[in-house]
Amino acid sequence: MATNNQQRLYDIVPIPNKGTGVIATQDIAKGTRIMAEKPLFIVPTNVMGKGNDVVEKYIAEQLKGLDKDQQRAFLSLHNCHGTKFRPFLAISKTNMLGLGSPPVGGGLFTEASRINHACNPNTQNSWNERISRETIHAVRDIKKGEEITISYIGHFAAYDERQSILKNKFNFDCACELCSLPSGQRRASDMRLTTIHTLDQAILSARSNVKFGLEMVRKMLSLLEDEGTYNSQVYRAYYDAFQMMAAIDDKARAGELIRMALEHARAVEGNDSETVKSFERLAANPTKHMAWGLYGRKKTQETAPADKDSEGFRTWLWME
Ligand SMILES: C[S@@+](CC[C@H](N)C(=O)[O-])C[C@H]1O[C@@H](n2cnc3c(N)ncnc32)[C@H](O)[C@@H]1O
Repeated sequence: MATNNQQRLYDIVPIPNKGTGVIATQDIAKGTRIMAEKPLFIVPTNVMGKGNDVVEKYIAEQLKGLDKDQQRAFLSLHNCHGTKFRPFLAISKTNMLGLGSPPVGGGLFTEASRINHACNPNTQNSWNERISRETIHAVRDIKKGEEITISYIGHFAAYDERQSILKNKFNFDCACELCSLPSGQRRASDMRLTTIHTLDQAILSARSNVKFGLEMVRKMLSLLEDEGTYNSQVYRAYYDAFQMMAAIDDKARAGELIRMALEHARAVEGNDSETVKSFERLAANPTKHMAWGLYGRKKTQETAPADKDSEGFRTWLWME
C-alpha cells in the first residue's frame, strides 16, 4: 500500500465556490493511503456533551499548549458559522472530524480539515487509534487534479436530508455529482440510500433470524454496488454476515465472510488499523469470535465448496 512518505499525493489549493480544498497531485489508486495526520488537539466526547461554554474554554486550554505555527494553523481554518458562536468554537464546529464510531471525540487537523465534502466521496476518513492519526484512503481510483473529498454526513441519507444537514451544520448548498443528478436518477439514488439506511438499522435486530439477516446484508451490498458507494459500510456488512454465521457455528461461510471483511477493511483503513488487526485474528481462527455457536450448531462444511463457479459460490454464500 502506497503512503505519502516519499511524495505528497495532494496539494491544498483554492477551489471555486468552496474556499480551500485538497486536490490529487498525481493519479492515486484505490486503497492508497493519502494522508495520516495527527490532530492539533482532540475535544473528547464527554467534554462536547457539557455545552458550548465548557467546550470553548477547553479549546482555549488546548490552544495554549500548541506552538505559534500550530495556533496560526488553527486560527486560519475556515469558519462557516460567522458570529453565531465565539471564534474558537465556530472554527472547531466547522472543521472537527469525528474520531471513531461511536466517536471518542472530535479532532482538529491542519490538512484533513481542509478536505471538502461530497455525498459519494472518493475517500474514506477514519480515526486510527493505534497510530493516533486520521487516515484518508482512496475508495476509488482518483485522477491527477481531481478534488479529494470525504463525507461530512455519518449515515446514508436522501437528497433533501443531506442538503438540510449540510446547510445547518456547514452552511453550504451541496452541488456535488450525486446532488446534481437529473431528477429521475436522483429519485432512484434516494430510494437506494434510504433502503440502505433502513437495512443498516434492521440488520442489527435481525441477527438471530440468520436467513433473513443474511438476505438483508446481501441486499445492502448489492444496493451499495448499484449506488457506486464504496466505504467502511462494505466491510461492516460483511462483518455483520460473518457474525451471523459465527453464531450458528457455520465455519465455512464464516471463514469466507471474515476474509472478505478483512480485504475491504484493509482497502479503506490500511493494514495498521485496529479493525484490520482484529479481523486478521478472526480470519486465522473464526471460532475465536465471542458469539461463536451462540444460536446453536448447524451441520455445515468446514471449508467452502471447491466445485462451484463464481455464481454458484455466491448462491452458496448467501442463500443455501
Ligand atoms: C471543513 S471545511 C473544508 C475546508 C474549507 N473549504 C476551507 O476553505 O478551509 C468545511 C467548509 O468547506 C466548505 N465546503 C465543504 N464542502 C463543500 C462543498 N461540497 N461545496 C461547497 N462548499 C463546501 C463549506 O464552506 C464548509 O463549511
